Amino acid sequence: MFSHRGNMFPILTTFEHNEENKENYDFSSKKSVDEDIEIIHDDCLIIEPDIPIPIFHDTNSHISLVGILPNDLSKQTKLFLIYENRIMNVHVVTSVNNLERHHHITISHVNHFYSIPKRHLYLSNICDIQHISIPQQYRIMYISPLKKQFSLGFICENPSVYNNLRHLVLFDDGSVAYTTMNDHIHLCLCQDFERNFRSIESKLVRKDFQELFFDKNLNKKQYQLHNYVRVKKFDDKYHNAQIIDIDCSIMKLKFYERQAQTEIWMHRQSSLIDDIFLSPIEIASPIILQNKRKHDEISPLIENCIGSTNNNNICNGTEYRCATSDGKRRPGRPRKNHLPPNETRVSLLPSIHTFHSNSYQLHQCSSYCVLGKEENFNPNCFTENPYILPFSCGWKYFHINRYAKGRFTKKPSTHKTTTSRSNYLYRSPCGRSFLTLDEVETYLFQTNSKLTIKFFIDNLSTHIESFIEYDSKYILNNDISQGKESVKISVYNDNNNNLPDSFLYGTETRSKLILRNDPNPITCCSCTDNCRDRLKCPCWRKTFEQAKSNDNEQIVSWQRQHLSDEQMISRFGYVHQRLKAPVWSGIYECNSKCSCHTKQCTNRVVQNSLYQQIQLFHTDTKGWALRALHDIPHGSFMNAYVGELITEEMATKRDFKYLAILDHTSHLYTNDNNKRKQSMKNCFNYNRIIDETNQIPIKRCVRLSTDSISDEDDNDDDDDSDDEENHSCFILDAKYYGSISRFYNHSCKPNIHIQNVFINSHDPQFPVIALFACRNIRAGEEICWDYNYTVGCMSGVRIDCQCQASNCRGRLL
Ligand SMILES: C[S@@+](CC[C@H](N)C(=O)[O-])C[C@H]1O[C@@H](n2cnc3c(N)ncnc32)[C@H](O)[C@@H]1O
Repeated sequence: MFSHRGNMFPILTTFEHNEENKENYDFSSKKSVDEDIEIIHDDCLIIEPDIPIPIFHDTNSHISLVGILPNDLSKQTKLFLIYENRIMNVHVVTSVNNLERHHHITISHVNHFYSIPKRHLYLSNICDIQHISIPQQYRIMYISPLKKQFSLGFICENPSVYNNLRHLVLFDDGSVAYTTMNDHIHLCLCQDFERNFRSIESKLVRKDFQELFFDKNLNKKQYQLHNYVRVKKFDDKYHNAQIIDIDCSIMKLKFYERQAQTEIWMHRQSSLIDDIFLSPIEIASPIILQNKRKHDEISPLIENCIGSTNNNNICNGTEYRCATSDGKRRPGRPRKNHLPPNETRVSLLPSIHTFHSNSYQLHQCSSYCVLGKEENFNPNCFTENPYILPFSCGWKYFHINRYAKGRFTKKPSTHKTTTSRSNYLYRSPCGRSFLTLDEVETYLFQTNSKLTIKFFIDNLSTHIESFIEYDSKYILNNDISQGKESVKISVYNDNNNNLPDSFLYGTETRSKLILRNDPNPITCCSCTDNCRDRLKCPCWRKTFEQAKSNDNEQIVSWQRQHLSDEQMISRFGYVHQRLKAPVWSGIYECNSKCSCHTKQCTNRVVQNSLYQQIQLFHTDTKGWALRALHDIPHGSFMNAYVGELITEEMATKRDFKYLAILDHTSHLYTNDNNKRKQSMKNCFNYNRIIDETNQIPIKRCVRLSTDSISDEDDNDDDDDSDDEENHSCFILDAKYYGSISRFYNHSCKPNIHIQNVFINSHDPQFPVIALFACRNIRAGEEICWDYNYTVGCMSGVRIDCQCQASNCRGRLL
């Protein structure tokens, strides 16, 4: 809007003339204080002092924008020289004409004469900031008369209604301030931003200013009061801070871990502020580390909690607690409460266990530790972000600063940690602290908790408090699943009032085709440890053995590193009920014949219902789509592709849109890894049905009959009743019957992947097609998989891909 080079925005100032000493200057004693070579520049905004003062009107603020910077300086004009962090009163030695052409000005100070670069010189007159607006990027000196301090900085915002008619100043130390009427602002004689910019010492601050001034696409970070952030506080190290005040574009941060608890105002879009964290971030207090050490020294699986009553060591930061849902909250929005330091948390067995928020008592952990807290937890109904559930059940979450103390100083903490020892810590309702999800899992087992490990996050990239806001007036249906899912899936349409075409909602695949016999024996187990000892569980072992015999790349590489079977199996496939990479040979879950716990078994993931909060929304270009309402961690299970089981022949007569092929055998028999991956993706590839030139082998191993099963909603055509004996593959059609999974769109850069899973049938022709997050998914992101259609395979059908991914292949079909 304004240019610091032009003359559209002049500044008013006046100059003192002192003719008395006019003859006293001795140029022979002139010294050059700064040997900077200044080149010709037109950076000074100069207006002849005698011309009428121009007045501009800012339409936003209605402030008069008036002022003059002189082009000439009279002899004896008083200036400020700022040098070596001191202000000196100086005088111009001789009158200066065409100031813009001068790079050095000769001044006198205590009867010495110096040639000073213009950028060190400031007008001694105060700008009338009540009536004028100083252009952005202008170099100024700011004096707070109250504090009797001066600082150098740049104007970052002009007065407007947005900022209550104030100037915002960015200081050379990276801090910021809005001016008040009492502040004194003095202008530099040189207004070349680049030149003044070089005086900023910290590289980080320089980079930050560049971005704030010139990067128009700055991310608008949504910080809120009391959020915790990490700040690169000018020494290239991170410091944790809490937002304690917000004022228009700036926020006040308190570096609470420091003894001095420094408070500083920073720009809300400063690149020095690294990221927003879980609220609250609490620095590992000595008590936590100390307890953890003792805990480890004794035994990692020790039954007793280690406690301490030394409350002096406790951080009294904001605590992250969630009350049970009141139904009014926006999806995924956590609540923050301040907990009085000694509030009693659990008092189930008052005589033995009395837990305080910040103190522990030695005790034997058992179901009593969690029972009272889990009273309201219903594992079949999720009304909010599932990663908040532990907090509703009395858990706490801390972020640990590994720089802080003792053993954690060895490894610098990183943002996206994948190591087992992470930068976070969960604390159980009874006060035990856990640094790894393995430990949490053990505790859940010990206490017979209703929670499962999938509700605990394992990386700091998942922001539990992220949520998307939407206007509820566009919700056309509160739950498209009509209560059949464990979550409510709302239907949002801000384009029109149309609802999706009707279909019968179901969460399990069904068919008129009946499996006569399944020649493949089903493995089952009788584990009593939630199948945590994987080598002992036949189901876990089957997944592992299948992968091994199919030369799974991961296993091959581990074998090269001489890992034992126990080591390999413990980190293969599901880890903490998440699957980070597909297992092409299939995953074998515990099933209805197993005697392990149906909800808490660690090898039951896909057979459990959808627990993520997602929403069906209408897009401009792709019809209906699904989006995440909260962050979803990498590896999390979404749901299975559900539909009506039909044969290939039947599928050729149906709408291809909702078809998915069950084709596990082909990729088992595909030797080449790339091909194997390809065929895995082909599960949704209609090309497999119509293009017989495809060489992927198909193994037929079951016979189907058309004996009908009861079907309350018979949408089938007549052809569906054919007895199919010579089919090669089976297909799921979700057009008339299916679950929410029918709405996942295609993306060339997907965020979910498919995985063949075997539960109650180990027949390779009938895998469950399960969908897992293949990376961290952000709240609000559309959830898509890669259909991997073969472009051009259907004559007369062309669909241009609208995924807008950077690597978009252009066409879907
Ligand atoms: C399984 S359905 C997905 C849900 C669908 N959008 C709806 O409204 O029912 C597959 C169809 O969605 C559309 N679709 C999915 N992904 C798309 C994309 N990336 N670009 C264009 N159309 C897409 C195509 O019409 C495709 O045949």
